[in-house]
Amino acid sequence: MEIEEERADGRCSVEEAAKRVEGRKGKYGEAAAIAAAAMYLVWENLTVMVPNLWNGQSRRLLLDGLNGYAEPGRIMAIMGPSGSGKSTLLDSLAGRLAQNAVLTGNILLNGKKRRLDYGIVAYVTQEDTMLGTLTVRETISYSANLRLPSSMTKEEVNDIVEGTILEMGLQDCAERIVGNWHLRGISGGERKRLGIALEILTRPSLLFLDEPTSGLDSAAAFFVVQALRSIAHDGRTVISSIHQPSSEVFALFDDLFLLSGGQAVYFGESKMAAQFFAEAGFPCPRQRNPSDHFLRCINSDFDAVNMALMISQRENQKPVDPLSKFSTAEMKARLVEKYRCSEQEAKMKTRMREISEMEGPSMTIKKCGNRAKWWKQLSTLTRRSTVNMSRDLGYYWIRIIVYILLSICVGTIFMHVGTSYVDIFARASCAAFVSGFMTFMSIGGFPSFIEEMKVFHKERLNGHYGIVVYTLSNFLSSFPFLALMSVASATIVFYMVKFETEFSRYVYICLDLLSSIAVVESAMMIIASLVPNFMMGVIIGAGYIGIMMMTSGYFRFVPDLPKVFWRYPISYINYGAWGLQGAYKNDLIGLEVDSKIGGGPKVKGEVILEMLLGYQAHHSKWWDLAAVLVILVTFRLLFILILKLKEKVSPFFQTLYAKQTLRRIGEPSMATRKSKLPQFPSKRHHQPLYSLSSQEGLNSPIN
Ligand SMILES: Nc1ncnc2c1ncn2[C@@H]1O[C@H](COP(=O)(O)OP(=O)(O)OP(=O)(O)O)[C@@H](O)[C@H]1O
Repeated sequence: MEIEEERADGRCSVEEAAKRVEGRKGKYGEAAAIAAAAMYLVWENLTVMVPNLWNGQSRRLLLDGLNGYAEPGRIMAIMGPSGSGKSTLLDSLAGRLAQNAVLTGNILLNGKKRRLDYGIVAYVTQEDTMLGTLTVRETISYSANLRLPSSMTKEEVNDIVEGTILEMGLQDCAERIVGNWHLRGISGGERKRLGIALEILTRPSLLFLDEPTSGLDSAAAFFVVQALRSIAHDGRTVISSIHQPSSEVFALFDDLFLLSGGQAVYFGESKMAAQFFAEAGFPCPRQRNPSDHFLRCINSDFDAVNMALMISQRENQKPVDPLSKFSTAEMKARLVEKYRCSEQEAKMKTRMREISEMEGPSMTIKKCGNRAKWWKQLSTLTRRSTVNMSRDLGYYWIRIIVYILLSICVGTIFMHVGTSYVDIFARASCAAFVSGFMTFMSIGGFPSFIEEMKVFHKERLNGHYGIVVYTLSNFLSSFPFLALMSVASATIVFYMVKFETEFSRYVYICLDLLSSIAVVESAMMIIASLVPNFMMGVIIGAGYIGIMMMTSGYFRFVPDLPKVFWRYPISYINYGAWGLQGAYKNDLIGLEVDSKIGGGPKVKGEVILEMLLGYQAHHSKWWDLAAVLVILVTFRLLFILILKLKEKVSPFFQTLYAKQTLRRIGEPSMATRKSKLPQFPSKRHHQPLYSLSSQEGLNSPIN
């Protein structure tokens, strides 16, 4: 607040204002820290288009040559009719544009090109993705522990959590669960406020919000925007798209970016917008909310409404709306033209140039995502995930119950299986069922896992924690549940079927089942990281497990598998083949079986293993178990690698795609960009974040 007051007289930089505040206070405290993390964002000639899928030669312009800037200490509203490109503008600025969109133009953060995802900015999206089983307070508290500096005491963290709950007006629902597809939780408005609370917890230097007030009543909307305004006035940069704000809410915004059909209609101080509209010939009627008036002038849907009204009205009825004598297209064209020659545009260009020329320590960029140590994040994430898994019935509990019931079925069907000649087949079938089909059920937890992955993606994009920490925490939190289901199943089967009753064999069955289930879980994680929705994941996962079962050695002995592909490499990278081999060895080695029906001389289990099941007993069952563990570790590493590659490589492919698209359909027409663009000084560090189409990477964050 002090910094903003200091800047109120003139437009000095946040750094200068902080120094003055510091000078008055005699210490370099919080004000200076805020100033050091100040974020100035400039976008120049920003154009986004999507090629037409069905006709490769045409394209659709979503944003058309936009210029603007955002600076610390101010809150900006991006307004426009539905579909005008508000979210696209925010996504472009935050580096989160969809894969099929092509971006050209420059985006500079503190005068430099910079990748804005993964922790540089905080972004509250329209979808609020959260773990439905946690309460509001738990959600905020876990998030605080994940991101606030490890040096903070528990009390300090609690104070921040409680302060944020109060700030977003969530105290009444703090103990209620968030809710998901099967648990009714807090209301949509409360979810929205919770989503904002999670991002403002750490007081990010650059905060984007996509329609934070949608679904809120007017008092809650005012409350939320007031909180955002005070965050901005503490020296942060806040940009928010907003739909139809009330006049009180609109008055809280310092700047306004008005969009229509992807074109800028107005950019400047929000309090000057009414004057701009009046000068363009569209004064705001006395009793009308200014923001409603602005949107009324540029929303082409009103043309259709007016037309319908004219048709339905009788001759003698005059339209009540004074603007109805103009078509929206006329009004928009006049406003766009007026803006291009306006004082506001001239001011904007001057300020853009000033910001681009600014230098000093305040222009260094600091990550806002997380400042907690990795081990604190690991323990917090593990605790959060464990709580979620234990409360979500569908994650593990239902599976554990089904595993137990199924084990009882297996136990009763193969009850007290003997060691006669025919029982060999029963023993083999029982082992194959346990290590094959029982692992198949791991697919059941896929929907819950997908929900958790969505939360991970959101938090990862905002830089809350790293991929390795997430993978480890998932393993640690799921381990007790996997162990419980494996031990319960193995115990029931082992003692009901009465395999050899040595304890070491029992331990082996437990470990074999546990490691096989853990491998399937890891495979499902990999599939979840590659496919966009859970239905596809379930289908691909079922296909994968089916192939693994087929080549595990029960339906066709491993030595009989066709050498090319199925034997090498599939059976070698198949956890089921190693698991089943280990299970057979565990059962048969040391066992003596009748050689024919009704008795006969005994045959050693090793002979049966070799002659009947096609396995050589030249390596121990523990090596088979080790092979399953190696596959498990490999899968977890592969999961990490895929996520890392997706983060690092996808911008490269997006650049390539953008280049090819532009080559095919050409650059967006310059005819629409009559305005003179500000000329940035040709300094080395004033490289664009996204370079112009004709040069290099489009929509490709550099660095
Ligand atoms: N990746 C994309 N591919 C194709 N079209 C897109 C893509 N992203 C956005 N659009 C289109 O661009 C237009 C602007 O979308 P955007 O979501 O930015 O609008 P908006 O102003 O935020 O709308 P609302 O207020 O309804 O959220 C829409 O017509 C949308 O269908």
